[in-house]
Amino acid sequence: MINKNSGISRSTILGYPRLGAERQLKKATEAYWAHKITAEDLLQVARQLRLDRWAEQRQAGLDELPSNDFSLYDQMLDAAWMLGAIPDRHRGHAGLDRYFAMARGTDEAEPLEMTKWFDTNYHYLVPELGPDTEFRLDPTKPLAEFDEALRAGYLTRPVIIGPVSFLLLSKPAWEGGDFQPLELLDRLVPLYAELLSRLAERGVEWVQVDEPCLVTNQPDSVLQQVDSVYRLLAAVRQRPKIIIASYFGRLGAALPVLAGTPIDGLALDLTGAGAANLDDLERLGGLPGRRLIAGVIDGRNIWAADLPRTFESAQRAARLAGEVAVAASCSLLHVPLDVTRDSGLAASYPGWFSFARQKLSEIVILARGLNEGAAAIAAELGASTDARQARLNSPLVVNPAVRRRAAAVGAADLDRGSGYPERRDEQRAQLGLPDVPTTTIGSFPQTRGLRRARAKLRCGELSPAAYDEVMRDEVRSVITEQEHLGLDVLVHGEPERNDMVQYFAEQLDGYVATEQGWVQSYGTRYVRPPILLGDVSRPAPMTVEWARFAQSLTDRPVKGMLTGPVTMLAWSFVRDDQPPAETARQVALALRDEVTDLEAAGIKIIQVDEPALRETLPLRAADRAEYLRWAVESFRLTVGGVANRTQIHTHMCYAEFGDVLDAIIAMDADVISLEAARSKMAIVADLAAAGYPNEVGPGVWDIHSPRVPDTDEIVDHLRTALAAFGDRVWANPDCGLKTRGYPEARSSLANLVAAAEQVRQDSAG
Ligand SMILES: Nc1nc2c(c(=O)[nH]1)N[C@@H](CNc1ccc(C(=O)N[C@@H](CCC(=O)N[C@@H](CCC(=O)N[C@@H](CCC(=O)O)C(=O)O)C(=O)O)C(=O)O)cc1)CN2
Ligand code: MET
Ligand SMILES: [Zn+2]
Repeated sequence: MINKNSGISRSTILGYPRLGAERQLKKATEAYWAHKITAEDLLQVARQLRLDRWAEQRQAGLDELPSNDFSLYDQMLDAAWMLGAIPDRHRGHAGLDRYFAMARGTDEAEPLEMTKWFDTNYHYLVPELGPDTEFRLDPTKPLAEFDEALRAGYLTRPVIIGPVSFLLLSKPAWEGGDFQPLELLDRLVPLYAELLSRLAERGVEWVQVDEPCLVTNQPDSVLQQVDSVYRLLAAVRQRPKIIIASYFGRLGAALPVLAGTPIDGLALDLTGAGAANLDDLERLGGLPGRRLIAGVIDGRNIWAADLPRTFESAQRAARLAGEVAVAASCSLLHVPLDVTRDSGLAASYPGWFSFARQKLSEIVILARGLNEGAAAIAAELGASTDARQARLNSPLVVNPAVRRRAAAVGAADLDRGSGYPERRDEQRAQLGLPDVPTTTIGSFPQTRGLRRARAKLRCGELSPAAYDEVMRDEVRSVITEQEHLGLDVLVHGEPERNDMVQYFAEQLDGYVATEQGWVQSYGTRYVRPPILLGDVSRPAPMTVEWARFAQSLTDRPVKGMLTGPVTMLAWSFVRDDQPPAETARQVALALRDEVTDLEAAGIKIIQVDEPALRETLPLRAADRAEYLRWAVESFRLTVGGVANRTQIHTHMCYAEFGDVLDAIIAMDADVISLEAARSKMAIVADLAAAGYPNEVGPGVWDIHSPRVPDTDEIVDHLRTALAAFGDRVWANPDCGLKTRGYPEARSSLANLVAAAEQVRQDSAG
């Protein structure tokens, strides 16, 4: 081999969950917002959490610990703060209040926009930059966290988002014409140079500069900028050693560029598609004399590692660099903290899962193997193989009946038989709706009372019958509310659902849900992604009784409400032993039975939500067609069994739809509702230009904010939609109302109904 691995191998991670085993950070932050605790109380909880995290990592045997991977809300917000990218509208506040104003907005000032972090279910705050942005370095946070760790006895590696990714992930906030944040690179680099010096002064030995954008396709011009930036930063006289961290896939053309700069090391994702990074690096001749952080443990999923296989990758990595550190493929932010906190999981599935804490142990074992030889970890390697074999052969994993059914799916199953025009006539006849029908996206406010009732059910304080009665009362009140408001197509309000994915996972075979497996989705909002572990089937109907009950209360149509197969996968941990397309087909078949049962129960409209369709679009363009093929197929399979007269809706939110318009058309839902208000109805023109042939409900206000839209503004939005889509327009908000309170939900819906009436008169007059 070209390089002899001289150094000893180390163990490390790129980042760790920050929420705390008891969700301390959520509780303290929300208590601070509610003025129940002081800023100092909140900061004390945060300080303790950071100390606990370092202690935990060191106790697990990790050699090198990251710092500045903690955040009170979001790491991109922290970066904007550190660089002084504060919008004028937030400058009225100072300190923590300014920080949270940027995160959540105030009565006077909108927050920063929130968007998906790559293809994960984490959301970051988007820095706003213009040609007049004046960056100002405020390195307080990384320096203070480094000092804090040092005082506790840990020499840490601060984590900083890199300048190129910072700019690429920001959005232009300028009315004056064409402007791309990347144009500010020259202005930004001196601040990073200054930051490096300041870190070195404090005694930082290594800094981790994250450049995740480099795993997505970047034009040569950007790669050239990467080259010159890191040559400049490497030339800073007094600086720590620099690791450039990439994650979420293969660097491709960016790898030789980074390796060609005089930086001191690279972190590479060596799992999944990232495994190719190792071949690419080998072809380049490795990183002689430099450091490689080898991301061999999957940081995105929860399966216990196949240790013999990952050990092989680690050994290959070690041969390619001057020194290697074993790590996970990305920050452990995206997995829950500790599998042993769910007593059922560890007992029922021994050795199957590895959450963040368990991954630390895997990393440490592999590093020990590199240092002491395979024999030193032979027991662990053997146990890993045994546990994996036991899992793959478990009757919980393979269900022959499900496989037979999935294999028998044919083209006819994906096809409703008639095209949209015929379906539309039959639906109009059955439904008798007015023009511009009004509806909502499904959920009504998830009140404290509903969550409490569920908590009481869990601990036995409420019987299942009493719990059901609380939910039925809520459905009654949601139906009455909607009739009162004068909405045309009603919903039952989803009060019985803890989450739109978890609720279904809890009822499907082949899925396991967790009680404590929280993962941050944004700010203080967390999810518990369920685990797809075996072939999926539906032992019994899941939503039919709720839908039937709601429909029994009203003469107006009530929409049945399901979460679609793509979203069921996107917001879960997926199997590592079969392609996602296969799992999606199984989920689709289970949902197809639910759709059929809803139709048989007299439900005339069924909505199958696919909010995650765009987010799991592969980061690399070359992989997209195959993904979209199975995504569309699984949606069509879910709804393909219903009669023409049954109206199928779908719903999407949180994304730029431009890349997936053809797929949206191919899904062939009778009606689609989507996010539109935040992007000022731009989607309407895009859909019209793409020739979208079916009915559309562009969301006419942003439900993520408590702001109540007035009637005129909704009328304007509806007129825009009517101009493009004529009699194929629906009136609805842009997502469910679950995070809203009743007062603002009620007022907004009243204005929606008034606006729809007004535009109906336009066409009548
Ligand atoms: N899976 C998923 N991903 C998604 C979304 C989504 O809806 N689901 N929406 C997008 C944005 N993400 C979001 C993610 C989370 C929440 C959210 O509201 N999360 C809740 C938890 C929801 C939940 O699981 N609720 C459970 C448990 C609630 C709880 O914490 N109960 C208390 C007790 C109740 C009390 O006394 O208040 C406890 O366990 O301690 C329930 O209702 O049963 C939170 O963090 O607070 C909203 C949006 C994108 N990704
Ligand atoms: C994130 S999409 C949400 C759709 C769901 N039906 C709801 O209204 O909450
Ligand atoms: Zn939505």
